Amino acid sequence: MASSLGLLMRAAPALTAVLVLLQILNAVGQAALLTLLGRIVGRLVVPDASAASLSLPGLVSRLSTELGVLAGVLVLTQATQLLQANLRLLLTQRVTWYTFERLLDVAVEADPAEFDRPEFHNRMERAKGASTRPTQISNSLLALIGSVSSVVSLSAVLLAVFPPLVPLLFLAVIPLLWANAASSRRAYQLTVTLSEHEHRRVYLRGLLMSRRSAVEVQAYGLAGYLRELSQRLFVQRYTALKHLAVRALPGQLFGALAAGAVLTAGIGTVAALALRGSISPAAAGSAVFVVMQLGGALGGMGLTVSQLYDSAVFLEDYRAFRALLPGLERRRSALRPAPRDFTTIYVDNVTFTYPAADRPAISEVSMRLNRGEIVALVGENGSGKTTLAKLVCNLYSPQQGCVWWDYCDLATVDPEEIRESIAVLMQDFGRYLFSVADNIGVGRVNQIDDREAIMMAAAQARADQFIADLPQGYDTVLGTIFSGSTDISGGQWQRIALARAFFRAAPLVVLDEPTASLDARAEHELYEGMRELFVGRTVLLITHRLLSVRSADRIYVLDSGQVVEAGTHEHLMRLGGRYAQMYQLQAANRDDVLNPHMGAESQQGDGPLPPWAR
Ligand SMILES: Nc1ncnc2c1ncn2[C@@H]1O[C@H](COP(=O)(O)OP(=O)(O)OP(=O)(O)O)[C@@H](O)[C@H]1O
Repeated sequence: MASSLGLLMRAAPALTAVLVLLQILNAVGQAALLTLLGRIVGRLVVPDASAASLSLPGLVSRLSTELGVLAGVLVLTQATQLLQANLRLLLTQRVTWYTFERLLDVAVEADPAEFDRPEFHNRMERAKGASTRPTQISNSLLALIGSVSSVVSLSAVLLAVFPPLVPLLFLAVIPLLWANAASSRRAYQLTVTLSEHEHRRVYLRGLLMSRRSAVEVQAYGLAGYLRELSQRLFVQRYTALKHLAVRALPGQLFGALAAGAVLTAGIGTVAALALRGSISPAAAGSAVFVVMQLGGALGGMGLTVSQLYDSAVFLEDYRAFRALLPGLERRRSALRPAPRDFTTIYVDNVTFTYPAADRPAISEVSMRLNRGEIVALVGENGSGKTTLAKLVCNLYSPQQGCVWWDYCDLATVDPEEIRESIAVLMQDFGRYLFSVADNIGVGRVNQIDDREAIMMAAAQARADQFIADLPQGYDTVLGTIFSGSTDISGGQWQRIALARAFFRAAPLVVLDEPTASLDARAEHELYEGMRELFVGRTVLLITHRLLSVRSADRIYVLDSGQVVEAGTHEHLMRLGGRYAQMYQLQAANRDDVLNPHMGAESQQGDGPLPPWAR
């Protein structure tokens, strides 16, 4: 309750205070209503001989004071309820907005490596996925405050009518509340246990329902398989919840029986006392009515407490996620301003292990990049090229060794500042569903409106021609989700991403497989023109196309996270090691492509050529 109220107070203090006040007012109004009705009934049950001679308006005027106050209280309670309904909508929006912003505070400050930590990732997914939680928290908390206020004000009314019933009633609901609290605690435990399981289910739902995976799911006929996996998770969850409900049932039944028995006994006592003439029939009627209302309010308390328990998982994730922020901010405030440029970048004996891995992805690697050079990283899949590039960009921090920009150790500077001086084109580059111009402009957001520079970057990436053919040119919104948008091919997306890297105009450019989706001509043009295109900048190039890196100033060959060879193409070829083997393999493949007669001969040997090949 305290953390829920704290959250609401921080998100919208004035609105929360007004709503709490309205809840209390409403509860007091209802108690006043019951008291007034009791009074009116009291007046009615007292025999009055003179009443027979009065007209209807005359009779009503006798009750004018009570009726006037009754009308006032009715209007007041109705008005507070209406006002509450509207203000509640605003409050839930404010709380949702506030929690979302606070989660973003952490998400944008967190190191990219944090996203590789399953615990961080799961927590964030749960926290952000719970978009309905803030609504549930504010509604159940306000309902709880309403129930508590009703219990207090109705108890006060009952105390005035028939005091002994008050403690009896509280006694009656204790078993019910206890049973509810116990089952809510178990439900909370279950939600914690099932959270990873839920995450998996959401992931499967995404696979089945997202555009990105639709083609492959259809092509491989995966829908049935994925649905079965998802159903299995549903069944597991359903079974766990069923067990929980069955386990909770005896306690809840016992609680309800005890409450019912005590209530009946209380009402019976009141009736007996009324029959004996110890209390007036009007007081007895009021007492019975208040008892019923009080029973409902106490039951409502139990229910809202369960709902709050339900939200506790979200609050716990939210709190734990937020708790990361001071550490991140402290770390950043202790850092020095980053250099804007460099003469040499030196990777000094660096080792890095991913949070979820048990062995290093990069192990004791040293590397040098001078200003204006093109340096290539080559090696087999998984040899550590991308990881090393991310360390150079300060996207990850090494556990051992340093990355120096001249005399500045990157561990001591603000990572956000250093990234200002780096342009990256990663393998999984961003495809923003924005306009073409904005897709390039996000490369340097503070210049996103500089259309001339954007067009120049597009021309450098050879993207200008196909952009000119798009329906609205640079203003065409990309993708298929938003109305009026147009999708482009994989290679065209890659050219846009390349244009973004040009637009950033940073001294260090990291290109991770920049031509993976480009056609042969575009690839050739990029590699041939690279030195000219990136003149004065340093390019760290990751590629499997060894024929394209011959002109690099230095080539580092990685294997299992270690640099096994380094030097110019000529040096590495003379060495006759791994690079030379890989290069010769690729060169031989290219010769096969350039001299296809070899393939034709072998086909002829196997039998006659099909008609289309003759
Ligand atoms: N987020 C991660 N968590 C744990 N291990 C990872 C993660 N990303 C990569 N790895 C592991 O680190 C090693 C190096 O991966 P990296 O992506 O740097 O290789 P690469 O040389 O760029 O591969 P490729 O040529 O396939 O792109 C691999 O063994 C990989 O399995």
